[in-house]
Amino acid sequence: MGDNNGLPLFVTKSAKGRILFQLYAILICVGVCLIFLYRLSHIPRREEAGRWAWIGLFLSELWFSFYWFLTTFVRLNPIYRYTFKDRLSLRYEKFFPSIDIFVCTADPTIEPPAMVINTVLSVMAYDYPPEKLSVYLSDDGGSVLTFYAMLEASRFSKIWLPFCKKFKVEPRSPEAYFRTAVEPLGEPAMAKEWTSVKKLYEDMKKRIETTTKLGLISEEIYQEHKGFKEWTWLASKRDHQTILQILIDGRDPNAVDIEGQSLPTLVYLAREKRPQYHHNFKAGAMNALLRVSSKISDGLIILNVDCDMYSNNSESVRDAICFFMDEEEGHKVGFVQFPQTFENLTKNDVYSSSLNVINEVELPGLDGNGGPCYIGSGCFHRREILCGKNYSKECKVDWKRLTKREVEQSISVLEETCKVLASCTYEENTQWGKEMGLKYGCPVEDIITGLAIQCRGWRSIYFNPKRKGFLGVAPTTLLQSLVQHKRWSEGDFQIFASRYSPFVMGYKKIPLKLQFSYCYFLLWAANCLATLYYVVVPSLCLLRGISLFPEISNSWVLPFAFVIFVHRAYSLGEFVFFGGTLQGWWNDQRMWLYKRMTSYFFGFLDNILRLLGFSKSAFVITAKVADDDVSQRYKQEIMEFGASSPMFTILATLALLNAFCFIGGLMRVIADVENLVWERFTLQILLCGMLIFINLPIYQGLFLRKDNGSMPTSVTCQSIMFAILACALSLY
Ligand SMILES: O=c1ccn([C@@H]2O[C@H](COP(=O)(O)OP(=O)(O)O[C@H]3O[C@H](CO)[C@@H](O)[C@H](O)[C@H]3O)[C@@H](O)[C@H]2O)c(=O)[nH]1
Ligand SMILES: [Mn+2]
Repeated sequence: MGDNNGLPLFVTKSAKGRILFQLYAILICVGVCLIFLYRLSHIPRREEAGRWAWIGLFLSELWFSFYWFLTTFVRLNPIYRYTFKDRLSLRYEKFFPSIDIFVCTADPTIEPPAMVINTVLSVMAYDYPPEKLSVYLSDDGGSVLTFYAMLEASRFSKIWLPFCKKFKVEPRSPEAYFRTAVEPLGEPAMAKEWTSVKKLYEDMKKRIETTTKLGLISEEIYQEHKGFKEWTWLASKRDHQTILQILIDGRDPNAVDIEGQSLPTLVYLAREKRPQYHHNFKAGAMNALLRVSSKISDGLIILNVDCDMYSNNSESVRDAICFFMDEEEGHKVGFVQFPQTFENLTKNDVYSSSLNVINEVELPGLDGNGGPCYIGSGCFHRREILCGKNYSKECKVDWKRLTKREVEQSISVLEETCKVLASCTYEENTQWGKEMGLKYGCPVEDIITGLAIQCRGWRSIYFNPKRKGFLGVAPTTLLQSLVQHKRWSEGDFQIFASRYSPFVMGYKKIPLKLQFSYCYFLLWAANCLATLYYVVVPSLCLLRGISLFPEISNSWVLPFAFVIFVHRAYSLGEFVFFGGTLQGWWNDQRMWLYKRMTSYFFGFLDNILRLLGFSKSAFVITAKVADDDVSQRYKQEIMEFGASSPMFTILATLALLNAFCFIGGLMRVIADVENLVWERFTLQILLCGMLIFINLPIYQGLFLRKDNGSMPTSVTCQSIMFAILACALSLY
């Protein structure tokens, strides 16, 4: 059996230690039931103070328990995948499917062209037959600077690709590689080549950065490519014709690198934009790419990456097609999702951007429950499935028989004929954005599209290799991080509250356990109410002298203490087990709280406003660059405020409110120390104290710091006022 026929191309393994987890879950369940029992049997009577506060607290706890149930559900059966690329290569090397890679960018100022082309070069350099690889850049910024950078990249690729193969370069983003690689000293000839390529890269980068800084193209460069003419009439980034330029035509026998090997096709596309037409953000860009690419290379498999997510592993394409080409399971697979990982994380991850727990526990959990969601960047799809095909048993593909449709037209003809496919009017009265391509109208186009694909019967796969497939740029300020989570939680909740909800669209189409698992993400936003309640009301009640928890000497304290302690210990264990630090966990707890108090709250509010017809969802693009002093503080893990935003006002107000309540509450129990009043308030004091402890960076930002990243004065004044007002009202 020379080609191992019959052996699978991937295996699936279950997580270990599931019994322990189940034991933990049962214990928490018992604890929670006891807490409920206490709440129900101790409701203050009608004439007693704090009856409503008590009931509210009980409702919050009910919500937390329900949500905890979802998180537990997600964790019940995590699975892990492993591929066999050697078997794949033996069996199918000559029959590999063609792949189209879509890179999306939208704004040359916050997504610098030099970064974008690094991503483009990294995916051009995949360890895959170049004639089967096509790379498309969608530029929603319609920027001549990005186009210029692409032109530079197309030239540099002729040196970079052979260099990668020769030196087995990893990662294949030149910037990332040269940042860390050490010069090979072995052979002088090799060392010389290495240094010269590095120099060529740096020169190119300098040219791109100078041009970007300048903001325009010199006459000299302008003459170098016909594509620049497109910008002669360009009115603005929101109002222009389609620009389509095939920079490298993979079919052209002359399109070869310096070693004479063929190159992947490289295409630049800025779809048409007109003010009177909605462009539907990334989903619109992806759909335009889907149509245009179908005429140019028509790859069977599509990989999408964000412009900041370079390929960190040159074998990812091979990994992904192991799933699609597997004889037993492959025909069921609709998409293969890689985790989103980031290269710019700091040791203790102040903004909790690593997504480690999501990547290592929750997504494998979803995979075990029926398939991970589509989370955007780093996902491989089969083209026809992305375009709306339903699953049926007959979908088996014979990869060895597939013949590739040859495109005959010349570049100039293709460029002209494809333009209409990216025009504003093309989608009118079609199924694009509904049944075809990525869905419109939702800030998380990825989640909703992936769910629809699963509901059409396709399986999805989560693949998290040791050497990460993609590395991107995580937000570097608190506000960016909160805004990003607002978009996510808002979009997720929008899906939950629509007819695309897993319980409606997924009813009988995806397993019930997957419907519940989806809700874990889709209900992020809904956590805001219970959390805000828990942050505000027990503290105000402490100030006012209303006790909401059992006395410390009462045995009803035990279930509370048990649940809090075991639950947090588990969370800490999980966090540290997957590579986090203790301080990182503490930061994660803080971000957990802040997201719930602001991002989720605004995401929730915006959903209600949208349902009432007052607002439309938007897509705020995350910046991938920051000023020097901001980056400096990020590296030192100092929390960045610096801007005035309602989100900060909420955070600061609640931090101050807790500080005031803590002081007021302490004074109350000290005044009454001989009556043992403190016993009745111990848990509330502890809760309030914890909140103060976790909010320390906010007090620093408000009162102690003098740098540009401290809290703006306007936020400080407002929050002091609001906090005093709230305390006064509660005492009144
Ligand atoms: O009108 C737009 C807006 C955005 N983008 C691109 O979309 C990508 C994602 O935008 P980013 O601001 O980086 O958002 P993130 O929150 O980091 O993105 C995550 O979440 C998005 C959904 O909210 C998914 O689309 C992404 O794939 C996923 O990585 C970037 O490449 C953008 O250039 C466009 O092409 N057109
Ligand atoms: Mn991003």
